[in-house]
Amino acid sequence: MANGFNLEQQHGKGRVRVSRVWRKAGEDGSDVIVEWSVSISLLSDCLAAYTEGDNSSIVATDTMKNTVYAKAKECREVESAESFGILLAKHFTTFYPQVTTAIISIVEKPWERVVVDGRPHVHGFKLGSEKRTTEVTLKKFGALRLVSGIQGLSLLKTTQSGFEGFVRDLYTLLPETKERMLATELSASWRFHFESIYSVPTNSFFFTRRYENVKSVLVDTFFGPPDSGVYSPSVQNTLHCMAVAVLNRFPDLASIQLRMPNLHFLPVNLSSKDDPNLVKFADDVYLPTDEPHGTIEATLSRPLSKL
Ligand SMILES: O=c1[nH]c(=O)c2[nH]c(=O)[nH]c2[nH]1
Repeated sequence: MANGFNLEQQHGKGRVRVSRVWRKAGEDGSDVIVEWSVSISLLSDCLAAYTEGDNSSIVATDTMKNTVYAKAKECREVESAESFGILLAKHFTTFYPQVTTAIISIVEKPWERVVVDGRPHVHGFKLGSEKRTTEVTLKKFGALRLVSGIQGLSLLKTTQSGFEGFVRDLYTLLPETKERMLATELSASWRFHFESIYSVPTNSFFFTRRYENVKSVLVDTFFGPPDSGVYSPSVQNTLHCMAVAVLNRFPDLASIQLRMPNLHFLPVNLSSKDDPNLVKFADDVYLPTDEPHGTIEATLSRPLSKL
């Protein structure tokens, strides 16, 4: 209670950019690099800072930023975004008596090893597209919420998509179709069922392998078999199939959230005074758009009793 009001507060540092290189730590003695944007938020007992101007309990956000670099330096072994987030959260919740919860979010840039003359390069990387993410929420005595994810995975198929049977009313102009393009920029986040810091796998490759495997299940389910694909009656149904496939494959995931904007490819038809069929659409020429776009998102969770 402060002045008769309830006050909820947290403070932290956003988007601390850090890159860590581990020399000769990869397979065949190659260098390993990560580039992270780390955001920290601490829930701490520092009410007097807000109500009295008394800063004596404040962990300075500048100190939080410096901690990111100091802990990156201390990591002798290659760390995943998840294991680094946990390590930072552990530090903040154990080192400072007044800190009750630490929330660490990390977005990793997709530096990928280049292949030259058919062989992986020992120190050469190029930037890929989709980003890997994690959010660690750790309470003082080890209660953990761990979410990993992917952002900005662009997927497109040229056929095997339609949209029919939807509500028709005064304002409905969209024709029904069995044949359209389907394009999206997928964001997904999946929550692990580990509920304590003591039950998290210590092998940091666990999270990297899991990221790759979840990504494969999402992509494979979106497209279907390579020769024939799979028909999508709506973004909603495809999204649901993808989420079900991930939870069925990985029993240690409690839930998955998917966002799939529907990036419309509009049929192009042009007519002129002389030629009403100047350009007549035949599933060939499209106007790609991203504004406006459909926004379709859902979270699929396991019933608690099944965990
Ligand atoms: O797959 C789709 N889901 C929708 O909800 C929708 N709405 C729309 O106009 N087109 C589509 N496509």
